[in-house]
Amino acid sequence: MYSVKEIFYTLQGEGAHAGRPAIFCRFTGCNLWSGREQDRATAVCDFCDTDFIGTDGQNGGKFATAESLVQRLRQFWPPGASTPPYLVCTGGEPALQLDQTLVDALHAEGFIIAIETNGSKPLPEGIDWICVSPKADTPLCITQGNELKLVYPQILAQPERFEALAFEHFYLQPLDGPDATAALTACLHYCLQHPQWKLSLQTHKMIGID
Ligand SMILES: C[S@@+](CC[C@H](N)C(=O)[O-])C[C@H]1O[C@@H](n2cnc3c(N)ncnc32)[C@H](O)[C@@H]1O
Ligand SMILES: Nc1nc2[nH]cc(C(=O)O)c2c(=O)[nH]1
Ligand code: SF4
Ligand SMILES: [Mg+2]
Repeated sequence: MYSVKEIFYTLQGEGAHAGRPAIFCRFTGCNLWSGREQDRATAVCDFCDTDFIGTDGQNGGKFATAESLVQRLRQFWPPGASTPPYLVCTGGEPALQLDQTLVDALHAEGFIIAIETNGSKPLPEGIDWICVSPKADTPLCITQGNELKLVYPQILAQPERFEALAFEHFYLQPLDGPDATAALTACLHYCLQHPQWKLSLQTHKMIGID
């Protein structure tokens, strides 16, 4: 059984694939925050910009089998497209639900699979694009991948802790919230002084799409 908060077709807003058309599958639940506002202040991850509780979002639901979820996801890709469907698994924390059975069923239908993960849980084999976004002092289980996208600033997660890990791209993404302008300035200065790091903007928020 897979619990999905919402499914939507949009552009990847963040990171190295910003601008790329993608189906988003937002899985329910996270291991670093309950998702309830009254728990935010005491959560390991206290700045989340996402509602991932339940299955009541757009096209959300419970899917009894991997095949049933894959067939639903397939419907969001334009019919007859010459490009294979590009899926971003997110959440919540998708590593809590994305298992080998689902990865294999997606690949059997020709999907390219990306994941947005906090990196604290193991992943099934064969995911095509791994984006790890570390949170506070949570130990990383996933220490290699395609992009490491650190929300910045985080007092308990300094960039220096991650700079030697085996990722192709290192991004700082400004912490959205009441101090978003200061966070952007801090990211800019850090990148300019440490050019291993690039700036990731949440472009979907700028243009008002999901
Ligand atoms: C909602 S999370 C879901 C995936 C996974 N749990 C994770 O944290 O990577 C999706 C992306 O949004 C980022 N994010 C969450 N809240 C944010 C905020 N307030 N400002 C900037 N990025 C944020 C996360 O770091 C992650 O890269
Ligand atoms: N357009 C768009 N791009 C995104 N990239 C990562 C997102 C996420 O919530 O995981 C996200 C999202 O919610 N929307
Ligand atoms: S780990 Fe990801 S989904 Fe969980 S609370 Fe943090 S940003 Fe939100
Ligand atoms: Mg988002």
